[in-house]
Amino acid sequence: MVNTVVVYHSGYGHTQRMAQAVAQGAGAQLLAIDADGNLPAGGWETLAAASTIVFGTPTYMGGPSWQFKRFADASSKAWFAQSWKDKLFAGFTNSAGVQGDKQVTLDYLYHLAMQHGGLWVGLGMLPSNTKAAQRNDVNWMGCFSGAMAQTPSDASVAEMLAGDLETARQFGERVAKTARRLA
Ligand SMILES: Cc1cc2nc3c(=O)[nH]c(=O)nc-3n(C[C@H](O)[C@H](O)[C@H](O)COP(=O)(O)O)c2cc1C
Repeated sequence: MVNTVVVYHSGYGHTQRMAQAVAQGAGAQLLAIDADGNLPAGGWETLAAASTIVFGTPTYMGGPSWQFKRFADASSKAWFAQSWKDKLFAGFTNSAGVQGDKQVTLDYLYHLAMQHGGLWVGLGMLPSNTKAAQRNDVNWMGCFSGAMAQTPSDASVAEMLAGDLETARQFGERVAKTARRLA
């Protein structure tokens, strides 16, 4: 059975909006890591039961937030038992800079999935990189390994760019489609 969970941290709500778009596309359950880096009650059991786990975190100081990293370190309990082995994984991040070192964060999420013996789903979209490209095109960021959003540092959650949110939604659809093919 396909059972997808988007587990994410968001300090100020922007990555949460992205998580919601991914979850909408995937038909997934959202699981928020709190400000102390903890999951809600039953969170670990929810992840254990999932066939697919999508990781989401803002990029802070060139990597995942410490709250996400605390969650990742706590997942070593599942790692010891290899209880997440062969699950499907994917990842997304959001930051203020157009580049902003977001790839470092996605690479970290990929390596976390690999440590757990998982299978990784990339973005699977061509980049919008011609002269005719518009900022609100899907995959304007030109990423391949996961979904990226760029939110100007003074933009509210409501001002997040529609193209990035649509990229996240379509990414969720791809993850769910891949999960169904594997199931
Ligand atoms: C502590 C901190 C570190 C940050 N580091 C980066 C960074 O390395 N690169 C970048 O482009 N933006 C950086 N930002 C900007 C955030 O990634 C951006 O504001 C993002 O939208 C925050 O997402 P959130 O609302 O889900 O927390 C940083 C913000 C904070 C608070």
